Amino acid sequence: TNYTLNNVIPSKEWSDLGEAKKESKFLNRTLNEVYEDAVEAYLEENWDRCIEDFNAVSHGYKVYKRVIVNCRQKCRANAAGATPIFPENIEDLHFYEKKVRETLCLLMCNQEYREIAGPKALKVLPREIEQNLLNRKVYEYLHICYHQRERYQDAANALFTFLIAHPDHKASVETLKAYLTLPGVQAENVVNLETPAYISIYFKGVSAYENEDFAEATGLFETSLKTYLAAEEECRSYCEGPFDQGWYPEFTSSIANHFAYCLKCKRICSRTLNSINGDYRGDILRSHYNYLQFSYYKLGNLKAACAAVESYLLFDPMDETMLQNKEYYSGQPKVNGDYFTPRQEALDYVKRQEYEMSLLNYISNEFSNIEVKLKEMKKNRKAKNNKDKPAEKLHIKTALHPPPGHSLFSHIKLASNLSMMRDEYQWIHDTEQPRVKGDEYLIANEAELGGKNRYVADGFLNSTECESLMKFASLTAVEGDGYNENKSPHSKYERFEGITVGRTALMVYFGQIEPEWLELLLKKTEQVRGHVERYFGLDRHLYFTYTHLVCRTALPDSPANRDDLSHQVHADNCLLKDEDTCLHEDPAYIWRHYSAILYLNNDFQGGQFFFAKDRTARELDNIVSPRCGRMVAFSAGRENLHGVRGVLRGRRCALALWFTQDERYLEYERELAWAILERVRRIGPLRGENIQVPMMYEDVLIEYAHSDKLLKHFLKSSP
Ligand SMILES: O=C(O)CCC(=O)C(=O)O
Ligand SMILES: [Fe+2]
Repeated sequence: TNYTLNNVIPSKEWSDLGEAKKESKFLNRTLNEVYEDAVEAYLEENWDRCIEDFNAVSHGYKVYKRVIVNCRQKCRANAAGATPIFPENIEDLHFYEKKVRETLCLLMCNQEYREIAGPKALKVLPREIEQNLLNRKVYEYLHICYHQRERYQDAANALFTFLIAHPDHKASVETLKAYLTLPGVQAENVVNLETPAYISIYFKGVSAYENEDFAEATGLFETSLKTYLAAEEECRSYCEGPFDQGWYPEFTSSIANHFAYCLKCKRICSRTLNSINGDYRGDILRSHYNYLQFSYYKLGNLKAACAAVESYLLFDPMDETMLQNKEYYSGQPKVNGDYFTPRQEALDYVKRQEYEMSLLNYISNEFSNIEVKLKEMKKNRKAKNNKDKPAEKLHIKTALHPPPGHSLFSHIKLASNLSMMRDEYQWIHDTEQPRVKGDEYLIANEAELGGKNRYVADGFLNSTECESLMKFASLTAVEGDGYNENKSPHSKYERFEGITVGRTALMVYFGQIEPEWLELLLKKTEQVRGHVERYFGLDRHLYFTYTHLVCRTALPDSPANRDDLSHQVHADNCLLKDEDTCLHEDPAYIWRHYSAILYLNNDFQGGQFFFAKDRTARELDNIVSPRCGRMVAFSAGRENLHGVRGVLRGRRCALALWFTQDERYLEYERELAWAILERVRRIGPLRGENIQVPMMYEDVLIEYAHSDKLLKHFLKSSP
């Protein structure tokens, strides 16, 4: 059969390429760069360039996909036709040989394309951008830009196209309604700009059929069928893209993972193709055979009619009408039994579909079973050994990870169950829920704590948030970070690890961690800041000056009866010299006016925070036991001497927050972090380079803040 293979690049695409090259709209920029420029144009309110660039993105993406798909299909066909080096297929070597041949071919094919389109063409799209393209985010921008230029019909089309992928987007539905009332907009002219190509042929076929022009109808339905199948093949080939395994798998796992990932993506292809203006119509493919059987019958081609009936029955073997048709045709004198042979393409299609669905089911079931077992083993191991490493878990997750960019189909459940992924990402959604304001409650005031300008309150974090932040700390914290690389700055019996906002932001920027962590960190600490500002009734704004997530872990061989402190008695903004003097001079952080510590856990021994009367800590005002969501806040001077008792066992994590009323000392890293978050949300992290965040990362951060135009933009516009 040749319906699966389409091994020449359609001349239309090549000519598009030629045109595009002439206009050089995007070929001297990578698609990624065009996207970034388009977003920039949008932000700069340059509507014409926004329209031009987003259209270039949309067109460029189609060409990009088409070329990739054509290379893959061509190379597969070549490899399939090649005579194996060795005739006997030992240990599946024929399979691997084919893959090697295909790889060689792909290298050439992609290079040939670059010769035509320029060296920047075919540069792999960053996942986030690809996701935005698949999610039709382009149209979300486009409709606004069209609207600004008063091109209302175009705006309505773009928005409609966006809405098809986001049917629940209420605000857009309202906007579209409003667009329909604008001058020159006609509801019946609103079109989905991403309609699959076969659909118009199919509907022409339907009208020909209804007009009883059966010759015309058979031609159209045959073409539509071919177009449909070719489109599905293209979509499937495109699924065989790169895949970030996120870990270093063994050979076999790596293949199985990537395969499962592609398979899942491929199963979604028919869904996309069967969606007409947002309505899913799963019967379109088979309906071709229904129209065809009757049309062929009318044309007197009984053999073709019977083959179409049999093909239809492959999709739905119990369909009564079709079974009746079969009976009717069987009774015809000229029909013989072997007329009822399904068409090859239908047979191939259905067989493959069945196999793939069963395989996916198998994968899903087996991986959930194994997940349960692994969890149990892990629990047992955890009981023995308190350290947890998420490594094994990851690869199971990866196998069932949804393909990037297919979130628009999230409402469609595949036969497989996706519950494990949901567990894993639950926390992200939890934190999106706006918390009821003011549900923190005071548990100790000045009087109860025996001193001025101090208080303790609970409820800043719920247990999910604490777990998230703990997990975040264990994934990212660096020994000595924030302490000038001193790993045990306070106690030789403990290991100190820290992470700062700047490092977190850089990791998000480089795509090493999910932006949700950073968002959680920024939002929760901001909530604390606001609380402190209000509680102390400050009339000047309280700025962050430094944020530090610190974990103190008892070393295994530390003596049980140690009596040193985890953190010496000190004041936060001056140097405690003797009983009465606290020097406001370097290296003290004299600009720190207030401090707050937000605790994340209590599953450790020791580690109480205390307010002391003097530096000997013989006499304490009071102690505060850390626990998830509890915060202690105080003014940062001599009036609030404090320290931390030794952590005897386990790991104690807390977010230390320092505030200033002097704007000059505000935490610049935090401003940058918000900008990075916005940037990553819009166009994804910086990709391509594999940059490690260095120990002294500050210069790197500043460098990017200067060189990344979009970051600069968001930095300017941040509140
Ligand atoms: O972690 C704590 O409870 C307090 C830490 C502290 O006082 C500091 O880092 O300055
Ligand atoms: Fe302190």
